[in-house]
Amino acid sequence: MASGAPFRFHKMHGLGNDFVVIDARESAVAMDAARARAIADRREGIGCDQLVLIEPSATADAKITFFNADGSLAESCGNASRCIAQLLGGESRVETAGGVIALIAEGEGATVDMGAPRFDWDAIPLAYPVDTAVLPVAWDELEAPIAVNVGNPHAIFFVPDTDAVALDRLGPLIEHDALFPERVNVNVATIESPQRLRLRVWERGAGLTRACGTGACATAVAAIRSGRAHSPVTVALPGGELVIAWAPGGTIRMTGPAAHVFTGEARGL
Ligand SMILES: N[C@H](CCC[C@H](N)C(=O)O)C(=O)O
Repeated sequence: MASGAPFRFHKMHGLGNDFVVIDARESAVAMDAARARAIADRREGIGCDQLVLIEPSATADAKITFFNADGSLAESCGNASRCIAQLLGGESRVETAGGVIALIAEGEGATVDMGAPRFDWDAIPLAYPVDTAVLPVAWDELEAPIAVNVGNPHAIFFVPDTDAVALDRLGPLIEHDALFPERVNVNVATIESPQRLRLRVWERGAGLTRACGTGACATAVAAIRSGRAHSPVTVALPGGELVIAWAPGGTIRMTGPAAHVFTGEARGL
């Protein structure tokens, strides 16, 4: 297992989607896939769905790098972005691999402007040209997904009952399908009313999580764009609720809680 110099960290979560956040703006912290995996390990590490590194930026208030529990890099992470908003306080802009996002700390949570969604097949990305509004593919009862990129790639399936879907079995099959050259986050949603939907997510690089902020954004956008819902949409995830606002041609605004559980120091990881 990779190990490096001791580091301070914040243990945080957004609706149970949990993070180890390392603020490396004052002094650099070496991080790579192997070390992120070791830190994220729930038996031999600290344990988290994603590891989040805050570093100095020449163009924004900070640069944020997201590592999934498997060590893979993610371009965006909605729940962690709200936690970063709390750490930075007030209003801030941060640079991510998925673009610059705007953070507003509010009470026990935050509102994040996640930028504009993208729908072109090569922006998701997909392996070949296809209409992303209805992909001609199926995995058992999950069929005809919608693909949206909200900084990171998402496939969205609308089903009669999201709780009835064997997402632990189908999620990894879809995540690793050749149709998605950079893998994909798998969202299974049930529309409850024009402004409320229920969502479960199999996350790329992390598996089933209690909540997925970018999944909530991508699913709300897909629901609005397909006429299944209208903005703002309350997204009910296993860990709690987020409110997503979006109008075609605009950027996505996500509002929800962010919890700072404790601050610690790790040695030997
Ligand atoms: N697994 C995602 C990154 C974390 C997304 C999720 N934790 C969120 O709150 O958006 C990916 O590889 O694109």
